[in-house]
Amino acid sequence: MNNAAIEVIKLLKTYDGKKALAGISFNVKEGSCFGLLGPNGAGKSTTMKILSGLLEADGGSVSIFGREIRKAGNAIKDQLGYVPQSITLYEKLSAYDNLQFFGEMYGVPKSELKQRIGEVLEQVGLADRAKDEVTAFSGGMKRRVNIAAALLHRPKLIIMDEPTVGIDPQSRNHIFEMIRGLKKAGVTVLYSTHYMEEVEALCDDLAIVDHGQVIAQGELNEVLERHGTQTVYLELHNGGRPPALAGVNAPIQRGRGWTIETDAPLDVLAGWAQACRSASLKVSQLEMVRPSLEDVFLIMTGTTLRDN
Ligand SMILES: Nc1ncnc2c1ncn2[C@@H]1O[C@H](COP(=O)(O)OP(=O)(O)OP(=O)(O)O)[C@@H](O)[C@H]1O
Repeated sequence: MNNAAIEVIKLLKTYDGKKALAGISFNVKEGSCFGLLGPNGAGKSTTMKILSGLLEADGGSVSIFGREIRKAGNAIKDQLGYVPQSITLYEKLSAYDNLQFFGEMYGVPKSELKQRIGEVLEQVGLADRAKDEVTAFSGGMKRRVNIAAALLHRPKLIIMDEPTVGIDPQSRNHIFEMIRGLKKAGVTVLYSTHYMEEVEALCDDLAIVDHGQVIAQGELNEVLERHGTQTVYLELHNGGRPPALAGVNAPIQRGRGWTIETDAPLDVLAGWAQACRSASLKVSQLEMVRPSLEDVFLIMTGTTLRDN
């Protein structure tokens, strides 16, 4: 399970003299869900298009299942499903007929196609809408048909470019469930998003991309530990200022409570508990707070993910 499904080395791409990719490198383990997290314009789509063979890189290399994509050609394309950011469906055709068209395009044998369409519609939660024209579908349902199209030929790797942008929560949940199902079946998923909660909910590993470069990567908790700051949060019943602790950072007010940034959160937690008990202060909340990817992004770039 731990072989590399994707190996990206120092990928470069320039559009009209403007650098979109400035040496992106990352590895994706087979059977894992890998998140490419970054703000708009970071280079996620460009990377995914190069991996899918739709765009040629100016430099660097990409290997998928151990084969350099420029040399492997169609042998790799058969193992790969790509879900673009923009929805590409025939509005006047039913979901079933759209999938029939895509299935033929992907070369799914005619004898299997009907059954396969039924299976992928089931996978994306639209089996009961097979005969309905796509024009009547919500944005989220259209997106799910697009995902179904990319699954028809049973790819071992699926590349999804921001599949949840602008869709309803129900479709988002269906997509999440579907991804979890794919992972269980051993399919590798590369998933791009600018929502850190999605990476936290779905991905085993991630790379944070900014200005065409990977600025942090690894397993989620590892990235949070390596680049994020641990904090301890304390809120007193009377909303007052908590006792100061010797040898640690001064508390900073956050909403109704106070936080201390520290490398030794358990010591601060114990110290605050002891100090409050000694001073007979009533505690409403006292806890360690895990750093978030938002914090990591802020520390690494000086800007927030959401401002973009
Ligand atoms: N076809 C193109 N022609 C010129 N510039 C482009 C083209 N496609 C992308 N770019 C530029 O390349 C950079 C990276 O864009 P890319 O779409 O890969 O980023 P992204 O992280 O996927 O962002 P988004 O979330 O907005 O899709 C941006 O500065 C973008 O404006």
